[in-house]
Amino acid sequence: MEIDHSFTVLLVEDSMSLGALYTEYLRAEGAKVTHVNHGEDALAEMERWQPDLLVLDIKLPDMSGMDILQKVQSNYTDITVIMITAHGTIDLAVESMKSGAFDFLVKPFDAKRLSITVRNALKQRQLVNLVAKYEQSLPKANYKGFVGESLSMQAVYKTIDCVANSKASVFIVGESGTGKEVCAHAIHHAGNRRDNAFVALNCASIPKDLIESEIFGHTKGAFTGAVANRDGAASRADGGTLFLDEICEMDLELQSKLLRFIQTGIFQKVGGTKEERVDVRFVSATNRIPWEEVKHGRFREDLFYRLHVIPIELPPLRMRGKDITLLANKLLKEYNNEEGKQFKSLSSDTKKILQSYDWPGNVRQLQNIIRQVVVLNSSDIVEASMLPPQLTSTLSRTSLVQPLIGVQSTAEDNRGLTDVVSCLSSEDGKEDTGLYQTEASLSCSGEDDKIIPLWLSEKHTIEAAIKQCDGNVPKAAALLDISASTIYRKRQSWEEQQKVTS
Ligand SMILES: Nc1ncnc2c1ncn2[C@@H]1O[C@H](COP(=O)(O)OP(=O)(O)OP(=O)(O)O)[C@@H](O)[C@H]1O
Repeated sequence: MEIDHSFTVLLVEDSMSLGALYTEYLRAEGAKVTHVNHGEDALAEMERWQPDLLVLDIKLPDMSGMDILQKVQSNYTDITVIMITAHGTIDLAVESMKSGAFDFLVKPFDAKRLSITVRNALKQRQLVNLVAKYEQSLPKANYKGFVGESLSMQAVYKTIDCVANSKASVFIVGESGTGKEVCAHAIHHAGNRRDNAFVALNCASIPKDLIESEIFGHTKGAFTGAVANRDGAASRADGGTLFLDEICEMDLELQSKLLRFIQTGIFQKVGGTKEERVDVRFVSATNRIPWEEVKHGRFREDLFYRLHVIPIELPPLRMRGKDITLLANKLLKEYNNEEGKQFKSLSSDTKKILQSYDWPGNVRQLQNIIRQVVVLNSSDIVEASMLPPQLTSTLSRTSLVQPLIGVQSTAEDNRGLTDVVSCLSSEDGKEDTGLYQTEASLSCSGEDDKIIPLWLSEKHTIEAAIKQCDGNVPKAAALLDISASTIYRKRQSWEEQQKVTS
């Protein structure tokens, strides 16, 4: 391997004569050398620039070389350190190597000895850089909360890396459960705003009349219940990131106020008169097709263009190939530990089924299924027979079967939902576990021979679940393994369907 002959050295040696001698040796090797004779001076130099090599005497007039080594190890990990020691301090030099120094030179040493050590250090640096470069070019299987090495996910990671330090607004689209929130977090944590707040606001789950105050805050007495001044998400996200999840669910009137805020960075609290200015980076997400929402007048076009500067599309899980088994294995390990089970792997049949299923609920649905398998079974291999019927039946591949149990469900919830699905069937004719609603159960109301439209049967299922959850839509959504906004959207389309059919 060719040694790079233009390298920089910071030499810390208190003896002026030895310093001059070593400088000469190092220059002969092609180094650009800066010589200082105090520890404080060395630290000041490194605040301004970082040398490739630090050649450091262990004994200095103002501090120990070991203290400097420690600082370099925690603050300047790219600098390679060579210690200089006298005979009496060899033990200390050995200790320094344990603390991360590359090598040590025992005084007195000649030009040849220094040359060998410096060349070795440079070779090692080159190798480390080469490995880092190679690693960067490899597909990443884990990236800031994401698991997945498919090409489509690599493209997502690359975009996140590129946009992280910019202030440009990012618009994330993708089906429910594809990881839009993970993506928003990744953008924040990969960028230079990471030390400030990441504030997430779900525009679908906050009641319409509260959302303005949630974003902008309110003053005392602004409305009934506003007992004190309160900062909103905009103030809390100052210097950081404001994540507007389910942005297409936002009320049109509020959309125009948001537009003004995005354009100027200025807003007023609800009930307030004072203008406040903040520096916020916007990341928005939706599982709708935003342009369709614009076309139908539900999402302001001007707001769309403000927010949709850098689009990121999260691919559905079914399009991510081997990522499905990668994720399933990772989840199996995690839930295994949490539940104290002994599962070690997935059988090859299980892998095939997981790979070929549609995953309408994407990663969230995969999480639920693996959790169920782990909770309900005890073995070392996940066999295909342990998978819920929706994955193994042909009918289910058309997504007619909706899981009715979610990870967050409690025993209480399950009892209620079992009532909803009181006539369950299973493919093999054995008694059903009561956890899933199959297509057959949709005709439980004594209409066995009557085929009803799919949207209507779906409506019945969703409405029954909401009823069982005492009208709590987010809770019903969690148990149905869909997002609350999906329910709101479906309600809108049922109204339209009913208008058409009445
Ligand atoms: N690639 C991934 N690797 C690991 N975990 C993931 C991945 N994608 C999503 N998840 C996990 O799946 C769950 C759902 O992800 P997330 O909430 O980000 O999805 P979403 O697209 O925002 O869903 P929704 O539209 O319903 O709000 C979370 O627990 C998240 O941690």
